[in-house]
Amino acid sequence: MCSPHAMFVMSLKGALSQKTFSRFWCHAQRRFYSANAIKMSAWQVYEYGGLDQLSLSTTARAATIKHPTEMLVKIHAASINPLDIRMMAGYGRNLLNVMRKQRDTLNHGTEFPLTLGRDFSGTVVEVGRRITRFKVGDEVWGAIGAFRPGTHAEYTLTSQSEISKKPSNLTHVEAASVPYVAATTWAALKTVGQLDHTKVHGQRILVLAGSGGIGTFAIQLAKAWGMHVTTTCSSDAAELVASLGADDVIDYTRTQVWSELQHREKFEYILDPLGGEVTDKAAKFLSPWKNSKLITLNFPLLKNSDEMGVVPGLFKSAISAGFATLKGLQSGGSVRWAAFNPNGQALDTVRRLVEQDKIRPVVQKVYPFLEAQSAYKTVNEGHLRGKVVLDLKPA
Ligand SMILES: NC(=O)C1=CN([C@@H]2O[C@H](COP(=O)(O)OP(=O)(O)OC[C@H]3O[C@@H](n4cnc5c(N)ncnc54)[C@H](OP(=O)(O)O)[C@@H]3O)[C@@H](O)[C@H]2O)C=CC1
Repeated sequence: MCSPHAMFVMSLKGALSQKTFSRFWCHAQRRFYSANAIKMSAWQVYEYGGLDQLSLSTTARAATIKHPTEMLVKIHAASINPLDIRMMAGYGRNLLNVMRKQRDTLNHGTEFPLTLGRDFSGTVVEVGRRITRFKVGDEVWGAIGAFRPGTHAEYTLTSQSEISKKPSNLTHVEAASVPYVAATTWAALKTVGQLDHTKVHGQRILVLAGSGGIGTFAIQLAKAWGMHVTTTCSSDAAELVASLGADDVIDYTRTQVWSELQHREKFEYILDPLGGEVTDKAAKFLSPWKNSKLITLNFPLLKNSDEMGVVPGLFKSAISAGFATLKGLQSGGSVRWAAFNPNGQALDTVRRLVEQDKIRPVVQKVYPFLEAQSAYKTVNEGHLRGKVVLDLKPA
């Protein structure tokens, strides 16, 4: 027996063409969901540009659960990443809009108002029917896909595959500093670099730019796996990276990194957040004959698709990947690209490492949520020592 609601939908479907019905139905659902959505504050941009585009909306609507595998989280803290500043200027818009369209996360056909922010720590407030691993009230941390509305807001929609339980020994502010850099480093070393952490004890890794968000996390992860870590940073960060476990610190402001490296043994792994000519120079220090890998985070796909359109951008990126592979082969290793990818399972492992005190959050500065503009400015100025975090706790 059909419910009156289902009968109404079926008769409407019969009366209208498939296309007209789909349009009507999407519109009706959106109206229904936005009318029922929680009102919240969110930092948003209404057009691409510089930091002055960022404004606080107190009447934004939290995205509502449309799929049974989604859940709604109340955010207590969120970090700011260099990616947020780039996305504010339009980075990745072409490809991300294709993804947003596919997943129906555009607001009435546009990405604006765009909420930035990818990671968070918070409490689950609502769960979809098919959520099995989390319940309302759970304290969680996570980093969400770039197609979703961001986390510099009071609520975010997420899924099981993007989050894990928050480490019990961290505050929300500390926890929020980890998920994005953790998921990116994991994508680089484990997914793309195929590093088997049970077999790398004593192997050598070079972490370039050890003082930033990625570097401070990657040094600790590699040390937790028993690797020998060499890193580069400027003078004032040397003490910090050594305290995180780096065995060998090269001050790039005082010495010539590439001549210094001539005096070291070569590396099984190189993590390169810097890209460009650094990648070419660093690749020469890969250990030959040992299946060694340089993984660069300077992923060209989004930039190419911004400049050329999605299909030519994909094509150009594939050609560049071929050249990178050749350069890697010349050095006796392999050069690969990696990018951030949400990964709740990786966060589960990282949570255990944090709870065992093998990884600690490195937070440079915490800003109250209402001071997000100053926080973005700090990230934009660079020279970060770990992460900048927004605290959403009421003042
Ligand atoms: N593809 C992807 O999905 C992702 C890519 N990335 C890439 O990784 C980069 C780093 O990210 P993140 O760590 O979060 O950024 P941060 O801004 O947190 O850190 C960058 C760090 O690099 C240091 N640095 C700058 N130049 C050099 C140099 N020549 N040698 C050594 N250290 C240097 C800076 O300090 P100082 O200037 O004082 O030396 C700073 O501490 C991003 O800019 C982005 O390009 C990051 C995340 C995801």
